[in-house]
Amino acid sequence: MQIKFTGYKVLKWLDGVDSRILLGLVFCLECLIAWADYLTGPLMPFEFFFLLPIGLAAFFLRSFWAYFFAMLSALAVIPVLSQLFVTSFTPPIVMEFFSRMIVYLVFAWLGVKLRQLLNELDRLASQDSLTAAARGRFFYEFGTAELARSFRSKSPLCLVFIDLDNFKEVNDNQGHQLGDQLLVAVADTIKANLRQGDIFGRLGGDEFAILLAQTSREEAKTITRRMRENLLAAIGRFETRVTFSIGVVTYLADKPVTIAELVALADSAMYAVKRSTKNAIRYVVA
Ligand SMILES: Nc1nc2c(ncn2[C@@H]2O[C@H](COP(=O)(O)OP(=O)(O)OP(=O)(O)O)[C@@H](O)[C@H]2O)c(=O)[nH]1
Repeated sequence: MQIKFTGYKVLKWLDGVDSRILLGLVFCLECLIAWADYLTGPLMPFEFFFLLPIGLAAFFLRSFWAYFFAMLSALAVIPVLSQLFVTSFTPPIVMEFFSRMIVYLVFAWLGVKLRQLLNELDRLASQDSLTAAARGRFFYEFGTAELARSFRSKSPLCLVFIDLDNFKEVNDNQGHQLGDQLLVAVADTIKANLRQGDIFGRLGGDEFAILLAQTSREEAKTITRRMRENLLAAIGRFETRVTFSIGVVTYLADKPVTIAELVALADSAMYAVKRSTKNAIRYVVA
């Protein structure tokens, strides 16, 4: 368990390293292995070491680089084996080059596929199966990273908390399945209103949260008003009494806060609406 956790942390850490720096490091590693291979001569087997830069490229760089390093690793065999022959293009060297090339390319392809599979598993684990919004824990995780970015760059952000009004009636009167369809329509409408960098999560049965990245209070007002209108229009066909109570907190990036504190503030703003009229938006500042 401990090993798995550490491995996951290393993976996440490497994912966060700038891809140009990582590319440079992988290239240096490749050169180092090729150089050591050349110096130690053809009798010292080095082929397994080349799997390291190929694997790193497949996992943490674009797939192009995995195939690039696979080719480079195969080419590295030529100067090493040339030490045994008068010319570089003798049949044994050409054969060795092609067989290594095939093995390395297959390894690169497997690495790329494995990474895609892990990304897909990550996506499935982080998403709510009904609405495809981020699950609560992941919303907090993604939100924490965005909050840190906001504090560093001193750019404000807003957190929106949306709770459906009278949703229980839909389940009770029209059935759970229709309730599900309504939740999907709500989530799809929210997603259609998101911009690059915004984070959308489902925090409870009929509770959704949106982190509007790099957004001022005034911008949040425009976005949430439009979103509420779109939401009401989207659920019109269900003929229910469902409306939306919405709380919005603006973080001015002037002091450190946690995502849980912002959610709590937006939640209580939403509850203030819920206790009074429902179907409205309340704005507060953190
Ligand atoms: N169809 C469906 N219903 C769900 C799901 N998750 C939670 N619910 C229901 O959502 C309802 C939420 O209850 P409340 O928020 O207390 O009910 P409400 O009628 O919206 O009440 P107010 O928020 O006070 O207006 C409950 O009936 C839950 O059973 C789900 O995934 N699908």
